[in-house]
Amino acid sequence: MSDSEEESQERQLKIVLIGDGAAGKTSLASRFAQEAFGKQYKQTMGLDFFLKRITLPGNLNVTLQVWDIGGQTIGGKMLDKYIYGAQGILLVYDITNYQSFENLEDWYGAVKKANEESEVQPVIALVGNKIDLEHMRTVKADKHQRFCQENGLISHFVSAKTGDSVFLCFQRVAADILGVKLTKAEIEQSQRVVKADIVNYSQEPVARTVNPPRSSMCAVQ
Ligand SMILES: Nc1nc2c(ncn2[C@@H]2O[C@H](COP(=O)(O)OP(=O)(O)OP(=O)(O)O)[C@@H](O)[C@H]2O)c(=O)[nH]1
Repeated sequence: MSDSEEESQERQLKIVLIGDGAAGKTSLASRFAQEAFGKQYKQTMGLDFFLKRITLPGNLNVTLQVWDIGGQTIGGKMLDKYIYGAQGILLVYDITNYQSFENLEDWYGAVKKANEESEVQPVIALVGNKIDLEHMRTVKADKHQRFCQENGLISHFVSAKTGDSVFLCFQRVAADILGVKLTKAEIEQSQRVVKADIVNYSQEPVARTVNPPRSSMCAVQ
């Protein structure tokens, strides 16, 4: 392929992450762009940017410009401007926080308002984050699916902490925007195995019980 042909394959897409504060937008963006995760919560004031170059099937190089919008911008006058012109939107909520799911109506309303006059509508994904905390889930999966069906949204469940399905989510949105079809093999390749740390709980002497506990346990942290 010549240089000019290669350049013509390069695309840049604006992807916006919105949703309630602490839903995990910054964590998803930094997991995707930098393969990093921080346990410490640091509120995003206004917005932040991340860049990541990916290659889609057909050797299509795409740079994703990820706009991480602070949760407190809802109702503010800048939100419209941040959303405007986005080709992809990730509506993010925390599966352990029902309020963050309920408030998606407002976030989705802001998206519709910002695109009222646009000819081309963005690709929108509903993203349930923190699936590593499945045992604390308060938003049932069928509620999530219904919201997707009613509004024609792509559906994703991810964990910024473990990285589970994060790359796949961004890749799928980029592919949909560009009309690229991902094969089953490509989807499987993008799905990350959830990593579990081994925690050793056998430090204390064990009291005698009818069923003696095992000396170590495996926990997902
Ligand atoms: N267990 C778990 N914690 C997560 C996950 N994603 C984010 N967190 C934690 O949730 C808290 C909030 O994450 P942020 O990424 O800062 O949330 P945000 O949506 O960007 O918040 P704002 O900046 O206020 O809009 C942090 O303490 C993260 O470490 C996840 O997938 N699993």
